[in-house]
Amino acid sequence: MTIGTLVLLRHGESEWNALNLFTGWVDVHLTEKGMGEAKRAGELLVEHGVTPDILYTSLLRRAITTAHVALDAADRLWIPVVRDWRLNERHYGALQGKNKAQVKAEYGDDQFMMWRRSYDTPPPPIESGTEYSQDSDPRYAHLSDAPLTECLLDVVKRFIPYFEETIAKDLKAGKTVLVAAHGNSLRALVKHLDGISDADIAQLNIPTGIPLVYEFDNDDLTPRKIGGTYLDPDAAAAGAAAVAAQGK
Ligand SMILES: O=C(O)[C@@H](CO)OP(=O)(O)O
Repeated sequence: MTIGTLVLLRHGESEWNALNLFTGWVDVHLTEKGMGEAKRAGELLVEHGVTPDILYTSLLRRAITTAHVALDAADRLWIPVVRDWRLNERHYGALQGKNKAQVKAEYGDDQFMMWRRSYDTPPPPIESGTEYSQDSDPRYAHLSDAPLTECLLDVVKRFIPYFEETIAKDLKAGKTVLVAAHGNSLRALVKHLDGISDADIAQLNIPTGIPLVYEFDNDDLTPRKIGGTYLDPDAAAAGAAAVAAQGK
């Protein structure tokens, strides 16, 4: 049996990435640069002969648009699409809309890193009815217990069971699956695939707009290469370093 290929794609640069703001579930647009990254991602898929059979996205326009532009560039816009909130970015609680450098200056490096990269400490919850809360957002109306903040562990708990039920089954059926999502939802998935410890995952940052390809030998979905393969490794290394440096 041939196991399929998994392609992870973090959205291109968003308006709030450019402004250095905590974003989470706030539904911001891509910048022109982000649109260009998305197009380049599609071109990289073509150059490397990667042809997605199905797309999974979050419910957020920065991931949806990135996938749309990339698949258009790859002439694969017609493939089936599944959208689910469980691929969403980590809900950033009361930090949503706040500037990363200002939060770091106000609360100090340790608290900033704890909120940003600790595995199991969420930021304070967002208050209902405030500007960047999602309590009246129709796309989450069906959730009885929508999060008001999340740590990475919360993302693992919502995303990995969903991955096992859906994306993993498509991979075991031999499909090439494109997952268009977010820095922290993809960190949760990479942690699971690569078996990264709760402590070490703090060091992993995912760059915007560069396809990361995982291949598997067996249907236990152990990666053939730990860490997968970025289709533009130099740009990926520079992009990941830039994410790590946010707030400086
Ligand atoms: O603001 C966010 O939602 C995320 C991704 O952009 O930021 P960070 O990398 O700080 O977790």
